Amino acid sequence: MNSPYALELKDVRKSFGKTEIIRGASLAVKPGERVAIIGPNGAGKSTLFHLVSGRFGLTSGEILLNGERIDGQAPYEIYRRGLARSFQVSNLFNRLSVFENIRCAVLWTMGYRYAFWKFLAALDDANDRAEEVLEMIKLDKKRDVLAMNLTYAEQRALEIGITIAGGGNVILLDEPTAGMSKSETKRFIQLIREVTEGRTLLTVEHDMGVVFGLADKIAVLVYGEVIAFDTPEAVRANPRVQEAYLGSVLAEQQAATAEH
Ligand SMILES: Nc1ncnc2c1ncn2[C@@H]1O[C@H](COP(=O)(O)OP(=O)(O)OP(=O)(O)O)[C@@H](O)[C@H]1O
Repeated sequence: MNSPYALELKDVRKSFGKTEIIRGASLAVKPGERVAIIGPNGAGKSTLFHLVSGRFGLTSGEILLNGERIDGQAPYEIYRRGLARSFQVSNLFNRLSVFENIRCAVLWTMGYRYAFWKFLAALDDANDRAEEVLEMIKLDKKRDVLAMNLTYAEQRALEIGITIAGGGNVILLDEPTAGMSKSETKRFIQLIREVTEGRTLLTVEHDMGVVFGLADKIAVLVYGEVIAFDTPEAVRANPRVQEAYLGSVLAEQQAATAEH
C-alpha cells in the first residue's frame, strides 16, 4: 500500500491494569525524517517504543509501517518488515569480535539461521554487508576486537551497527548517547546522522543538546499524549510545550551550564 508515511500511530492507547499510560497518541512520520520523542519522566516514551516494536500489545488504536498495519504482530515480524530497534549493550555477544557480532546480525536477518547449505551460500553476501556496516560505524579498525574489550562509546556504535545490519528503513534508538561524555556525544550524533542517512529515525532522548542536534522534528509526549509534533524551532516556541515541559528543562540545563 502506498503511504506518505514511514510510520503512523493512530489514536494509540495502552493501559496497564486500570491505569491508562498512553492516551490516544497519534503521530505521522515521513520517510527520512529524524524524530526525537521528548517528555517528562513517566510520560510513556519507553512504553510507546515497546508498542511500536511489538514488545507490548496495544489496548486500542493502530500502528502502520509503510502503510501496513503492524500492531498485533510479533517483534521479529515487525523487524523483518523493516523496523529495527536498538538492542541493549548487554545483548552484544561479548566474546565475539566486532565483525562477528555484525555478521551474526546480518545472517539472522537474512533468515539463514537454520538451513546450513543456504547459510554457506549466504556467507559471502553476509561478509560483504558486514564489512559495509563496519565502515559505516567506523569500527573497521577494531574488527577483530572482542565486543567486551571495546570502550563504552564503541559498544554503543556496535549496537547501532547491529540495529541497521538488516537494512531496516525505520530505526528506533532509545537514548543513544546516554552515559557518554560531551565530546563522545558530539561525535556520536554525527555518526548517527551518517548511519541513518536516508532512513527514518525515532529516538527517545532526554538530552536537549542531542535533540536539537539530531532531530528534524520533535514529538512532545506528556501524560501519554503527543501534545506537539513540529520542527525544533516551532516546538521550542510552543507555549503549551514551554508550560508542560520544555520551559523547566531548558531552565535547568541553562543553570547547569552556567555553574560550569
Ligand atoms: N509493564 C508495566 N506495567 C505497569 N506499569 C508500567 C509498565 N511499564 C511502564 N509502566 C508505567 O508507565 C508509565 C510510563 O513509563 P515509561 O517508562 O514508558 O515512561 P518514560 O516516558 O519512558 O519515562 P522515563 O523518561 O523516566 O524513562 C510509568 O508510570 C510506569 O510506571
